[in-house]
Amino acid sequence: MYLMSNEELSSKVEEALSKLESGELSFSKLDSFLGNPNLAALVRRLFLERKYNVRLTSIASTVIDFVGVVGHNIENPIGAAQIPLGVVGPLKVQGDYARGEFYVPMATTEGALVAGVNRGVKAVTMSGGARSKVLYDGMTRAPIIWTPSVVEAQSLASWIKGNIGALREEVKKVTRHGELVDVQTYIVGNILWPRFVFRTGDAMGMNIATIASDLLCSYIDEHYKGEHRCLSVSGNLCSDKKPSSINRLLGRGKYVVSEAIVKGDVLRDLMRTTPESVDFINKSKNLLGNAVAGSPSFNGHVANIIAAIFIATGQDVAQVVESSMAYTWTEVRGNDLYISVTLPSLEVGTVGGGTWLPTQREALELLGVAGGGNPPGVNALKLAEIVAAVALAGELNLLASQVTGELAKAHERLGRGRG
Ligand SMILES: CC(C)(COP(=O)([O-])OP(=O)([O-])OC[C@H]1O[C@@H](n2cnc3c(N)ncnc32)[C@H](O)[C@@H]1OP(=O)([O-])[O-])[C@@H](O)C(=O)NCCC(=O)NCCSC(=O)C[C@@](C)(O)CC(=O)[O-]
Ligand SMILES: NC(=O)C1=CN([C@@H]2O[C@H](COP(=O)(O)OP(=O)(O)OC[C@H]3O[C@@H](n4cnc5c(N)ncnc54)[C@H](OP(=O)(O)O)[C@@H]3O)[C@@H](O)[C@H]2O)C=CC1
Repeated sequence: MYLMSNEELSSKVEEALSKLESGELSFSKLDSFLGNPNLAALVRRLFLERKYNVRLTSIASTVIDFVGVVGHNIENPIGAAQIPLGVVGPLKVQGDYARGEFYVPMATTEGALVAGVNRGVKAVTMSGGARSKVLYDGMTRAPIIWTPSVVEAQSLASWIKGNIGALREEVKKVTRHGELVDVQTYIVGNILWPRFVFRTGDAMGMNIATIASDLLCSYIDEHYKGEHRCLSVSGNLCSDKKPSSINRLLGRGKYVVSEAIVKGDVLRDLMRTTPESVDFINKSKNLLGNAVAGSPSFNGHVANIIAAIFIATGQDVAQVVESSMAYTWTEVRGNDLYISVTLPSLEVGTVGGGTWLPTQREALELLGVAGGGNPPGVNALKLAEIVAAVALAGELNLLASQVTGELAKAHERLGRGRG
């Protein structure tokens, strides 16, 4: 490999800068112009620093090597955004895949959040731990197909269902871990959505599902003789990055439940409350309050836990929208409290996406789930069980802190901004 001298390097940088300034070169062409994505990031930064008279030294400071990241995770990079990373634990989880005690990384800027979840974690672990179970596993993509009439739409829907074996074989051409497991068909007037459901191993699976669905659209075009037109590989019945009833009812990603019996004396000694008070605030706030507000998500702050773990572990953060839809349920059981959190659409992976970036990979290693599992899929299932257990701890703690009126005080002490 030819290495440039310092003089050659600085003259190349100056040339790139002047071409950017004259408009001869755009940001997107810098990687190929300079032949090195790290140098391209530096030049973009220098250009912006000069243009706006700002210093971007914090943005510049990163452990990410953009060689390898450009083309997979980011375009036009100038550096990295850093978020403080905390940890909650030990959290005892008894799942089908996650078994033992875990310290769970959470990246957030909300002071008091980690403290609160940590107290919930302590209460759950002191009570014997949380049990988690994944009830369903399937990533979906639903193309939208035009046909001339409801008769044609129904005929195509039946053809797709009748040919699922051939469609399964087709998917194998583009992925080793992606597997077509089901197709749910929906018709409105003359329009058809086949909602393809895939198992995607340890990957969250959106690229796998999209690439496979694109191929399936081509297969349908080639083999189905009735009049039809595939309008888009995504027809929004998937449903990705939007709140939706379909994901809540049918599931998307992992449909996972975590539950615990929290001991009455733990609630009293650690959180200064009772099972009855927590149960009542849950039903009035999380069920009635959300119903009155018209919220489709019946919990207190599951999004806090999902967002923080997603950032820490390299998940697709926009999927917090559906991944944080959750039901928090409580019952008084004798002297204790039963609590469960159900997440019908938790989209997580341990390979692909941002999971291989250096800090995110370390966070996954901390949980013992980095990379592909043996057999494939078990790491992602284990991660889902852990995330659900943390969501449970967060819900328990938030309810307790609101019963005792501590929420505002805690945020005043730990979470006020510095202006
Ligand atoms: C802050 C606490 C926990 C204090 O509560 P406390 O009982 O005074 O805590 P403590 O000092 O007695 O410590 C008890 C345990 O809490 C944890 N803990 C305690 N402090 C820390 C800390 N600094 N760092 C790490 N962990 C901490 C830790 O587990 C500790 O055990 P130890 O480590 O000593 O064995 C409590 O007041 C609390 O939970 N407040 C609520 C905070 C919270 O959960 N906020 C979430 C944000 S809610 C939101 O954004 C959504 C919302 C609210 O708008 C949704 C809605 O509409 O409802
Ligand atoms: N395309 C879209 O419409 C959307 C894309 N995204 C983005 O998609 C990305 C995530 O897509 P996703 O499909 O999860 O990841 P990737 O696109 O990174 O695909 C995962 C890759 O890992 C390989 N692999 C190796 N070992 C395993 C294993 N054990 N389990 C599963 N796969 C394995 C797969 O090979 P093989 O396929 O041969 O099995 C595949 O090449 C994120 O960056 C996200 O932001 C998000 C929303 C929409």
